[in-house]
Amino acid sequence: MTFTRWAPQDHIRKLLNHFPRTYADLQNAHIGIQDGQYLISVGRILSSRGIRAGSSFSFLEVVVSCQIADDKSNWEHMNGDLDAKEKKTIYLHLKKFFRGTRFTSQSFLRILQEKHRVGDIVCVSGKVKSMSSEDHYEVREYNIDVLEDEEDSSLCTAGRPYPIYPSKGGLSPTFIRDVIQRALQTLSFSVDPIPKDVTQELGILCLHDAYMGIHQPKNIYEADSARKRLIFDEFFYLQLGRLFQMLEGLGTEIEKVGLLDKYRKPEMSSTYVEEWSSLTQKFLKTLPYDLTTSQLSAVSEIISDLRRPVPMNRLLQGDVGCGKTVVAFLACMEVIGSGYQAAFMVPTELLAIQHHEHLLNLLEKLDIESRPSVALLTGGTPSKQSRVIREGLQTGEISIVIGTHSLIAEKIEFSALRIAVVDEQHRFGVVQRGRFNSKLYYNSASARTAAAHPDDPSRGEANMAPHVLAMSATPIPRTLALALYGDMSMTQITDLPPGRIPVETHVIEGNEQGFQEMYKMMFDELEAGGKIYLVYPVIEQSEQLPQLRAASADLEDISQRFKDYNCGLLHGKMKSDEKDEALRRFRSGDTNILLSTQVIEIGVDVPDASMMVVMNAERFGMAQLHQLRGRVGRGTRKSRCILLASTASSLTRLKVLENSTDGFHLANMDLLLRGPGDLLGKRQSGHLPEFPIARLDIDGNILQDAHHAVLKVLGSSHDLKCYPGLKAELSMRQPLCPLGD
Ligand SMILES: Nc1ncnc2c1ncn2[C@@H]1O[C@H](COP(=O)(O)OP(=O)(O)OP(=O)(O)O)[C@@H](O)[C@H]1O
Repeated sequence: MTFTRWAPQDHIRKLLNHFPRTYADLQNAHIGIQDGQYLISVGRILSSRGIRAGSSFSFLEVVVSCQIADDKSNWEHMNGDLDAKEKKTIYLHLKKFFRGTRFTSQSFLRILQEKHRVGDIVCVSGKVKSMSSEDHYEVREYNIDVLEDEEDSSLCTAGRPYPIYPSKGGLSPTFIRDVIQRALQTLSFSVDPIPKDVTQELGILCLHDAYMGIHQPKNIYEADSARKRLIFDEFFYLQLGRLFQMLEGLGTEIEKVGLLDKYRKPEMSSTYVEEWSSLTQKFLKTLPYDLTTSQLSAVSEIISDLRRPVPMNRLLQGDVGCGKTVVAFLACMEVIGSGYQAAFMVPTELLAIQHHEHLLNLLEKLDIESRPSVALLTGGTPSKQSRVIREGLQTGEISIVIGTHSLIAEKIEFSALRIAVVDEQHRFGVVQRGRFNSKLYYNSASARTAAAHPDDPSRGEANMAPHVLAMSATPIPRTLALALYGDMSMTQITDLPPGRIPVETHVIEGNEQGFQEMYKMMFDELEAGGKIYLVYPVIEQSEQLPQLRAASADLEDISQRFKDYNCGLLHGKMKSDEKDEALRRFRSGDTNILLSTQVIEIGVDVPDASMMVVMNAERFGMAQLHQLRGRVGRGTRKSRCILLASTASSLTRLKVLENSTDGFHLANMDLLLRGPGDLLGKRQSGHLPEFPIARLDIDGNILQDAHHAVLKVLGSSHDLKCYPGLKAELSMRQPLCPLGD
């Protein structure tokens, strides 16, 4: 790739790529401010005092009065209709503490208080805590920006988002804002390297408008459209760079066209049931239900991969409760049927135990000779037993092992591992899966033999790295696989087993009346023979957060209230056999009410559990609540989920769950309702390429658009000769992160 000299516009763009951290537009300032809430508000400094509070202790207190909208919902704020709102004044006490005698001198305190001028209009943000007087809030870790002129403040109060920048290299946010505003005035309209026909076809902003929209939005929608275009760029250049490099590595035009075709239409292959191994077919027959159409085609697709002499790298994706586990079991049976081993790795011990029992139950119906030997290996497995299991895996006596991270411990060797199923469910990252892959490969005895004799002509399929099947309930767009790993395939389960009734969700305010209503519903459910999960945010009551209900603390109260029924407790701090026992009793019906923490969030499957109550539901994310709710409604019984909100102000967000069971939609709503504070600068969780602003879980459509645009551009010019601007842009951009780990 050639490197062009940077034109001044490139310098400007570098500056403009310093995006606002958030916007102040009084968006989240409304009645019902809660302790711990992050508030952004514009106001006037009323006082600034440096106070000596002891011989070696002082503090600065700046009081800011802010007018906030009163008694209106977030949605109305989003429409920017501020005039229609009642206003009220709140007082923010910004406090900074200093310890040490040198901080108590009068001169120091004077300098401190003079840093803030009474009467200045400022934008303040930080977490608030209510004080004893009404409408007064303390803010300890805060950001304060002086708004330069009246125009600024009128912009804010007129509902126009005011960009707040993260400071950089010692430059203050206000200074950065000034420089950026000036840079915008010199930004050329022809700054966009992406061809106009592409942006027009996709209906996205041109780069000039995107920069204007992100730095100087007229309203929050404009900021959002700008954000979308900038996310598009992140995905577009990532994919363009990757595909461009791959094309450059190919010799002929035919090969290049072939590669692009592969990216246009991912290969779909399948097998007929009759072609499956006899073990797989027998296992299929023992299932107490018929597979759904999606499950069947998923198994067929996976088995086709397993037949190929190259390691599979496939993601099995499907919403909560769609029946991914049995698909993975069938894939394991297929390799076992051909004399190999399978490893099934899950994120929690509880889930490992559950899958192990589930598999044993299913296998019981197989004739003894065909029944593969199954082992369970977790951190809680006694050392003597785990030694026996390790030996069994090494000799090949054990065909399938189900376990937690313990499965990739150094000490474990497999005799002929052929498939690793990784039930990632948020917990394991996409790239980590690659690590499991190589770890499992090198922990396999055959792989080491192969590595020791790289020229051995007999090495081949037998020494191949194991196939990897990852499972996830997180909605991931298909093109993500292509964007991140050219070789990753994806199978989606799109339907639910027959007879499922959507879970009825009720959001209730957790006041006295709400609790009485909830207890009544619980009684009715128990009377009708149902089983109930009570989910708590914490195990023990905490002094810092006394408003949170705690599972252990509530056990006695609930047991008293529901004397005719049995209550159980389940949380992460219990020993593994205690957890196992608690879940077993709930499953068998010995326990009717299970008080639990979010340990049950991932994968727990008690098909006849028919009701869930989530305490302090606002403490959980939307996607998490969707997962939790997925623990009920897994059978044919009508189920209910009650979300108890601690305050009236959190009802709006939770109500979204009343009307939707769609994982994608909920992830999107989560973002919208959390407001613009989270729109930008949201980092991915470490192991994925760093997209400065994109969120892979919700920006799938943009990823898809970027994918089409890349194919369009490279399809018309394999070497980008027709798009010199794009080629220059590509060479300028640093790769976001080495792909494929
Ligand atoms: N085709 C089917 N017909 C009826 N029941 C099914 C079918 N497939 C699976 N099930 C049952 O549905 C329930 C949910 O299946 P499973 O635990 O595999 O879901 P999952 O996709 O792993 O969900 P989660 O993401 O919540 O872990 C289980 O009780 C399973 O036995």
